[in-house]
Amino acid sequence: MLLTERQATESNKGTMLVIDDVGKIYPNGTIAVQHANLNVGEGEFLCFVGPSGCGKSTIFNMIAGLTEPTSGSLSVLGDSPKAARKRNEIAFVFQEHTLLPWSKLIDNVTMPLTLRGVSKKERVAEGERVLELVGLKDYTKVLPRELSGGMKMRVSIARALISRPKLLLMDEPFGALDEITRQTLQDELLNIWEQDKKMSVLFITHNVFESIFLSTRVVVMTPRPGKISDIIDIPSLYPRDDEFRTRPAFGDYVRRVSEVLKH
Ligand SMILES: Nc1ncnc2c1ncn2[C@@H]1O[C@H](COP(=O)(O)OP(=O)(O)OP(=O)(O)O)[C@@H](O)[C@H]1O
Repeated sequence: MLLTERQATESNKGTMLVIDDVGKIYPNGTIAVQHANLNVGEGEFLCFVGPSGCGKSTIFNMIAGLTEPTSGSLSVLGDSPKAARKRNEIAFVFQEHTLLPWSKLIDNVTMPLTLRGVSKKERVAEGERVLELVGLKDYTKVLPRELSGGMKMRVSIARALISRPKLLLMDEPFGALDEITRQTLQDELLNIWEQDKKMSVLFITHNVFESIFLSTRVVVMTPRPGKISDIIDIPSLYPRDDEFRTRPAFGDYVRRVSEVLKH
């Protein structure tokens, strides 16, 4: 199999995440995840697809150290997920933007730094940096209610990036957006990811097209009990643009992922 330019230069990079035979049974007896195994390198972009209830969010919560596995183990950069989160190496973006409605954008995106007691000068500089990254540098003093859904999502991404995370977890971030806004944000997210050669992104989506457009690998999950049924390489070059969506190879990937999803 051909390596992409990006993947070829990644081969000397370290391991970001190891999921080793992980299972999760909730106290009510629900088997949410069973025998999950996955290694993620620095700088990878993985999309997770699978039907509702197959355990995608449960896996993310374990990676973020928000809930413990009931069997197996996980490590982030060689340490426990909890320790990595405490060092601000892991950041989360959800579908709901969770912005503070009464705070200006600069205050919203710098909130994680405020909570850590970072000086105002540094907060403002970092806030301006991340708002520029998501194309909102002229909106520092605006309130969230003045923004469209797509702009609110950009602010959420900016807030996640402010701590310069090494692992960015995104749980269906674009699920509520219209198709055009969604594609624009996909392009912008890839741009941001390509600027930081070491940040790994894990992204949950129900949209097979989105998973293929974005990722270096697609992780396909099956429900009851939640299992990783296949991991499919998407060895196409970055940067990816609209032309990629119309290539025959793109259609082939869609067919492969869809077939695995059906079984
Ligand atoms: N705290 C909990 N207690 C008990 N069962 C839970 C809990 N959280 C999730 N579950 C169950 O575990 C299974 C996996 O849920 P999870 O939210 O991880 O799936 P998902 O793939 O992220 O679903 P969706 O795509 O709908 O967000 C489901 O059957 C769900 O009902």
